[in-house]
Amino acid sequence: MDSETNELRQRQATFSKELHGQNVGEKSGMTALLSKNNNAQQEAVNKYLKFWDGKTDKDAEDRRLEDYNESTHSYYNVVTDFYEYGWGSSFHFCRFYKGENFQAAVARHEHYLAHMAGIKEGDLVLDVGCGVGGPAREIARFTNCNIIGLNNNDYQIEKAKWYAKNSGLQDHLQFVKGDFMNLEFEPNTFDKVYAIEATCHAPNLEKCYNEIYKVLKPGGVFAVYEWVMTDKYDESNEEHRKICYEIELGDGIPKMFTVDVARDALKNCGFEVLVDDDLADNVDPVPWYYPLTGEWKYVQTLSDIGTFFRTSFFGRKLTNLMVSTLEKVGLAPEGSVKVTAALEEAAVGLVAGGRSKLFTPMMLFVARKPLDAESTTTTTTA
Ligand SMILES: CC(C)=CCC[C@@H](C)[C@H]1CC[C@H]2C3=C(CC[C@]12C)[C@@]1(C)CC[C@H](O)C[C@@H]1CC3
Ligand SMILES: C[S@@+](CC[C@H](N)C(=O)[O-])C[C@H]1O[C@@H](n2cnc3c(N)ncnc32)[C@H](O)[C@@H]1O
Repeated sequence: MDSETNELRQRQATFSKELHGQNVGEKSGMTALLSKNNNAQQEAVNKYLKFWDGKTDKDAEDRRLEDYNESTHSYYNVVTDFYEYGWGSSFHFCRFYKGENFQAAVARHEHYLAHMAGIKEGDLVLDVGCGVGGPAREIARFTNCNIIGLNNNDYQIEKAKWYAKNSGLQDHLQFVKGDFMNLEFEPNTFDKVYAIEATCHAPNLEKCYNEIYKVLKPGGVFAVYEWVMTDKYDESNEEHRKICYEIELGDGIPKMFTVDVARDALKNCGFEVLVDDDLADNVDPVPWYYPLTGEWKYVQTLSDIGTFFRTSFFGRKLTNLMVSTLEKVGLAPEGSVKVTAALEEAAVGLVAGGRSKLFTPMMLFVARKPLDAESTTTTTTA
């Protein structure tokens, strides 16, 4: 590891301990938020929002792309507790069947990816951008495989380790710090690699996918639920660009890429693309974005009412009011309200993107590294 990366890692790890404290697994959601270090929280919020100045010109975009590691690390430092409070420990969307509750739908979405990747017992699997390990725990149980979760957020790694230990899955799961733009594993290490709504944070998809290609064994399979702008998206259309900017700002994404860019990136790396399917492009009676719409007609089971209340428009307003009151009286760390405002932009942009079909969070690609692939690959520059 070069000295610059080592210094960045040390700084992020030290900052994470200052912001989140010790024994991070024992608290989650609002109790975790209220125990943050006040000064560190303000620094994290400022680092996340540093280049989000409303500008969408190329220079502004380039600044965000250049700053991707620190801004994404900061984004997840400040949103992870909100994600766990309002969504759970799998940080992704999913399709819903009539009568299916939220957690079952989330798990099925993870099972489906494991199935499409052909993950089987004993496989060594890499989870790229593993969050707090929700999908890794589910897929390890579903397939009895062994998963290494890679993440550039220290707080989430500590939580993932805590959850794995408390789920009795520590023999199947490891979680390590790393940047998917520069994977430090040996070439040809993994039988399978998957990524669930994570590589969209990459400043250059082809370089990210090339890192994944490199660490896959020849014949190994990469499966991804990718966030992309669809073929309907027109960057020169102001309304389209506004929706895209809301998604970028609210979700800590330096630049949203189109489906063509993702598809070409896979092919340019040398992958054989086996599946290329937008799962959101189905006529589902319950749309993937329903939890963010506030439309109660979509709630499928009693157990969903709690989750849906928090994710709904009214529930988000109530959370914003609660957090702003707690911040005013000094119980919530300063900057928390800015986070809820950014998350509101995310919700608005994601629903608009889903309704208009300009955006999908579940562009499924399944790609295989050819059996006769060179043992190492050249890496493209970012
Ligand atoms: C950021 C990426 C690539 C994926 C994350 C997808 C989703 C899990 C999140 C996107 C927007 C998030 C929001 C919330 C939970 C997680 C998301 C749906 C909240 C509902 C959490 C509670 C807050 O009060 C409101 C948030 C709105 C956005
Ligand atoms: C929306 S979360 C999804 C997490 C997990 N896949 C899930 O479905 O629960 C995106 C994840 O990608 C991670 N991430 C973002 N940029 C990264 C990078 N450059 N290297 C490694 N992980 C990264 C974030 O820290 C976060 O854990």
